[in-house]
Amino acid sequence: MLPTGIISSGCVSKLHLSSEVKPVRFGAEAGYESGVAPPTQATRSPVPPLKLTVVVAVALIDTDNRILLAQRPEGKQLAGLWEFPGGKLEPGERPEETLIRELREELGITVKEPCLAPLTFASHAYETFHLLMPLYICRRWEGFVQPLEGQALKWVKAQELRSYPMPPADEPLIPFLVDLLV
Ligand SMILES: Nc1nc2c([nH]c(=O)n2[C@@H]2O[C@H](COP(=O)(O)OP(=O)(O)OP(=O)(O)O)[C@@H](O)[C@H]2O)c(=O)[nH]1
Repeated sequence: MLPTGIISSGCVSKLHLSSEVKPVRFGAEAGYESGVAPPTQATRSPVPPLKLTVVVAVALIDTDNRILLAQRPEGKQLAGLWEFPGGKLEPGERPEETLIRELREELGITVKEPCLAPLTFASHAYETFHLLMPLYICRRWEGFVQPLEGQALKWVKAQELRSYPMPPADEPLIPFLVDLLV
């Protein structure tokens, strides 16, 4: 659980951490930098690894402590399931930039980076890709939430999340929100 001070103060600048944090690299480069040897023929798995897809998601929380869920539209993979707003990390983007962009495109709201606090993440093997999905929380934004992509939206209490069918990757995230909000 996040310290209450962080939640109740709303938006916390993370800039004071920046001097200690090195840029994160994804992919092969990351291993070489940390001194980990690349896999050899002997250590490499015989099954080719699934492509890693990073999707950044957020639990938007309103003043009644309800969380926003969006329903995946017809015609998409996992259509009809309820998920957290967000989307795929594009090349060159930081996760926070992805979320800010997706929230503007999908919901028409403006979120400032210090208002995004990391909560937990999902790591789930789908059939064709491995999903790595950081989940942020956000209590403060500008504008009104609108379904700009025709998606159904619902504000849901944490203890009611299980009544909404969600993608399998999302189920392990629910207890973190219940701990935080109930
Ligand atoms: N935004 C979001 N995506 C999720 C969640 N859980 C989960 O498994 N995903 C999966 O993450 C993947 C990427 O999300 P996306 O929003 O960019 O996907 P999409 O199908 O619209 O992609 P597209 O832009 O290629 O059409 C999808 O396969 C989606 O099912 C979640 O809570 N939020």
